[in-house]
Amino acid sequence: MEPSKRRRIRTPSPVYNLDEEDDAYVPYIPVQQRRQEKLAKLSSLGVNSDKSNTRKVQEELDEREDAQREEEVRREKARKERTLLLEAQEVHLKKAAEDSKKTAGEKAQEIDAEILEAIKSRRKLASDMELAQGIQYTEPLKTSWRPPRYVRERSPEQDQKLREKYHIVVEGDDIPPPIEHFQDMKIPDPILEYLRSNRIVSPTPIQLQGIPVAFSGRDIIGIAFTGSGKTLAFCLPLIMMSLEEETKLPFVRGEGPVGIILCPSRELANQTYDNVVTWCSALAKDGKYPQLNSLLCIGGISMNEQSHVFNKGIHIVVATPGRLIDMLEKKRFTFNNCKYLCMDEADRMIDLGFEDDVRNIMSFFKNQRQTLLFSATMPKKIQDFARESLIKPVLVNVGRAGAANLDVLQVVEYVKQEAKMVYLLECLQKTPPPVIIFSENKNEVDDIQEYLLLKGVEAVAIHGSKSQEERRYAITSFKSGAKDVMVASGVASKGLDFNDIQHVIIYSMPKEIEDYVHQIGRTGRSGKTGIATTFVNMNTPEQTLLDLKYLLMEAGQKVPPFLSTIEDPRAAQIRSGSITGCPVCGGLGHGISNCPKLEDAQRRQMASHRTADDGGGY
Ligand SMILES: Nc1ncnc2c1ncn2[C@@H]1O[C@H](COP(=O)(O)OP(=O)(O)OP(=O)(O)O)[C@@H](O)[C@H]1O
Repeated sequence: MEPSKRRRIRTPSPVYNLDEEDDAYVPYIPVQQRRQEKLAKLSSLGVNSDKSNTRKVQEELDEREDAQREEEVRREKARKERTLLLEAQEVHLKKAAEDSKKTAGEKAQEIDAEILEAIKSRRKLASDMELAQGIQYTEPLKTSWRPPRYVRERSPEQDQKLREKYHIVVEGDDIPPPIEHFQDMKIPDPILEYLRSNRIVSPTPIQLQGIPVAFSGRDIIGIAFTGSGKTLAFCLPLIMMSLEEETKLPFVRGEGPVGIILCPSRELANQTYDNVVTWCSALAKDGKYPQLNSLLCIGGISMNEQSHVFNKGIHIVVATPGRLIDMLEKKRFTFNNCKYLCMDEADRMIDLGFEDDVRNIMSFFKNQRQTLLFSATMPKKIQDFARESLIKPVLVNVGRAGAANLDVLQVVEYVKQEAKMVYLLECLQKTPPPVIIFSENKNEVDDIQEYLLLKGVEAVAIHGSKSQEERRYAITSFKSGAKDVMVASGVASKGLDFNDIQHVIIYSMPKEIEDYVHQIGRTGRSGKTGIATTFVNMNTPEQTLLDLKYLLMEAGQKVPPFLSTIEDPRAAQIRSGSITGCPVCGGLGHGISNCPKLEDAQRRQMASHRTADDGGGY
C-alpha cells in the first residue's frame, strides 16, 4: 500500500486528548503484508514450512508482537500519566504555598466570593412579558423638572464637594446635582409651608440628593439610615408627577393610578398612606392646586370603604403586594398609565419572600416605569441584583448600607434567660415613655405584655397572629400616647415612625443583624437621640454576637467585655475596612458561608410559603 493511504494509529488512551499531537505514531501495515514478512523471517530462520506448523509459529510471533506493542503503549501511557501527575502536584503545591500566605480572613473572603457567584443566577427583576418579548428600556423616563439655573451652572466638582459635605456617596452616570434647599427643588408652596410647620425645614442628606434624582425621572437605589426621612424622598416625586398629569388633563373615574408605593407590611403601608394623604391635602388646601386621590390597598380592610376614591380616579396607590395583585387581577384598576414604582424597605421586597409577587406586579405595567428602591439596609447581593434590573440607576448612599443610626446609644447587656422578665421592669425605668420592647417570638410578646399588665404597666402588643383590628388598636393607642409601652415582634420594626420613642428594649436579639438595625432605629429619629438596650445571653448565637460587636465598633459605641473577648479570624480585615459586610445580610461578623439570612431564605424558598409576619398577604 502506498504510504499516503496509510492511516495513523493513535494510542488508545482515554486519558489523553485525542486531538493532541501523538508521539507514539506507528504506521499501519496491513495484516497480509505483515504475515508475508513474518513467513519470510521464518524461512530465513530455517523453520519447517509445514502449513500447520507455520501457522502455530506465526500465531506465537503475533502474540509476542502484540504483547510487545501493548507493553510499549502501557509504558507510554504511564510516562504521560506521571508527567500529568507531577504537573498537578506542582500546581497544587504552588496553590498551597500561595494559600499559606493568605490570612484566614482573605480565605474566607474568597469562599464568600465563590458562593456569591453561585447564588447570583437570579432572573432579572422585570415582568415576564418584558423578559419574554425581550423588551429592554435603555433610557430613563423624561420629566419636565429641571434644577434651578444656579444649580445647573455648578461644576461637577462643586456638586461632588457638596456630596462630601453631607457624606453622600453616589454611583451611576449623569447624576443630577444635590440641592440644599427645599425651595430650590420647585416643590409647590403649600407643601413647603406644611413641612415647615412640622419642623421639616431643610432636606436631610438622602433627600437633598435623592429628590433631585427622582424628580429627574431616574431610577434610584436610595440607602440611608433609619429615621433619615426616606419617606418624603420617595413620596414627593410621585405627588409631583401626579400633579403634572392631573394639571394636564384631570382624572375621571376609572383612570389612574400614576404610581404605586409598595410596602412589605400593612402597618408600614398604612403609615406611608397617611403621609401621602396629609401632603396631598396640604397641597390642595388653599384651592390653588387640585386634589390628588390616594388609595390604600392592604389586606384586612374592606376596599368598599374607599369607593369614593374609585369614583374619582386614582393618582397614588400605597399597597402591600398580596392585596395589590388581587385588585389588579380583579381589574378594580389597571396599570395602563402607571409609570412610577417605588418599593420601601426594598431589600425585603425583592428578596426571596416577595420576589415573585414583585415580578407579578411588574407584569401589569404596560409602559416604561421609573423604579425607586429605598431602604436602610441593602446588602450587596440585593444592590447588584437591583442594579441589573433598573435603567441607568443612580445609587445614593448615606453611610454604610446596614449601619446603625449614630443617634442611638446602644447598650448591650448580658442577662440570664430566667432573669430577663424581672430585669425588664428595672430597665423600663431608664427613660420616660414611650418605650418599645421587641421579641422575636410571638408567644414571648404575649407573655411580656401579660407580665407588664400585671405589674400595672400600660402595654399593648402587636405581632403577626393578631387580627387587623388588634394591630390597628395597638398602633393608634401607642402613637397617641394613650399607652406607654408597645411589645412587638419584627413586624413593627421596619419603617414605623412613632413619635419620640425614648427607649427601645430588645428582649431577644434577632438572628439577623439587619433586623436589629431596624429595631433600634425606632428611636433616634429625625435628628433626636435615643437609647437601645439589648439583652443577650448564652442562647444568642456567637455569630450574631460578632455581628453585634462590629456594629457597635463601627458606630463608636462601648463594646462590653463579654463581646470584646470573642475571637474572630477576620478582625484585622474588619479593622482595615477591607471587609464591608456579608453580601447577603450586611453583617460584619460573618461571611456568606455561615450567613443566617441565606439559610433562612433557602429554607423559606423550599417551604415556599410565607408566614403571617411577612405582612404582605391580605
Ligand atoms: N428634612 C427633615 N427634617 C426634619 N425631620 C424630617 C425631615 N424629613 C423627614 N423628617 C421626619 O423624620 C422622621 C423619620 O422619617 P421617615 O419615617 O421617612 O424615616 P425613614 O428614613 O423612612 O426611616 P426607616 O428606615 O426607619 O423607615 C419622620 O417623623 C419625618 O417627619
